[in-house]
Amino acid sequence: MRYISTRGQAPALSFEEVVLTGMASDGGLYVPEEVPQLSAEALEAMAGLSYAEIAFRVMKPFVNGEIDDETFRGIVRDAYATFSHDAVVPLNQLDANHFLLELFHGPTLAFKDVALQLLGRLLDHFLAKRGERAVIMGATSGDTGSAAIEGCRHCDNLDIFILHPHNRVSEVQRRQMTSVLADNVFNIAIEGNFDDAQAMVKASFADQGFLNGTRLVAVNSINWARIMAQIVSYVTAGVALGAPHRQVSFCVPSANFGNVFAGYMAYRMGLPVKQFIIATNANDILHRTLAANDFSKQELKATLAPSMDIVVSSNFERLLFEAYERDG
Ligand SMILES: N[C@@H](CCOP(=O)(O)O)C(=O)O
Repeated sequence: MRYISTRGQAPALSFEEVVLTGMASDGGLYVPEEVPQLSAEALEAMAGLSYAEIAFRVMKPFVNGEIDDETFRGIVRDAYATFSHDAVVPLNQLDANHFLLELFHGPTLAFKDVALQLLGRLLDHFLAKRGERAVIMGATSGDTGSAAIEGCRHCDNLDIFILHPHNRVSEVQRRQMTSVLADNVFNIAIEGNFDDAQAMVKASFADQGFLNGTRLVAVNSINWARIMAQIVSYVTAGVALGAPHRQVSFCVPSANFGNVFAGYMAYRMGLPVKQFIIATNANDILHRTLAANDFSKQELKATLAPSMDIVVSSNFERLLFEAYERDG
């Protein structure tokens, strides 16, 4: 399995290379060359398995043998042992046909822990193997930053720099990020909003001269491994609710479009999904795009949910790539 850019001008990468990068050199985002398939039998066989075992089975084709099975199982097991609930992402039944997928049992209580507890460990594994050290960069309106720092603070082979908009993250998440006493963790409060922070991270990828050759890696959902790990939650929920024999609809709050895109990938892999409902707040670029083809930038509105406050949803490019039959 190779990974290709949504813009068609960057070299195809292996899984290891795609984890150890961020944006493609042509400004695009990496996606797998083919979408691995989960057969009805494979989904049936997942009933009753632990989250870690389902995660191993769902992600194995993406890893493509680049980590041996025993080591990868261990990495996955360690990542999800940090969650306070045995089911990792339990379903809470609200009504006859209405369930809440609880994604808040990780160390920072943000759903980002699902992917970032794994990504930190994958990065450390590959960097140790190469004998390299890397700079990890991320932009956050609060949740990604806290979860990325928690996922990377114990890693021996990386330094992590998180940019957050000054005075525009929740107080809890500001403290989660800035009170970590680890020599490899650096918080930078910028003047501006999340999109300004994200633009700075993307600009750093476009011009890496200032790094003197040190590798730069992204922890935002522009990194494919973030999407890959989030696919697992959808498959786990779908199987618990009767897949492959029953279709499920998912309603997902979405800002950068990474989480719901992971759901779409689960669907493309074979999970029977009836519908995705995307929830936004006043920063509604996704609603405007899907309802009226309007992907224009509008002034960011600060709301009570800063994690949802975004001007442009980066991962929408991955969906466009699929919608246009993968024509980069
Ligand atoms: N709310 C997020 C937005 C960035 O999302 P990501 O999924 O691309 O990391 C944040 O923490 O800023």
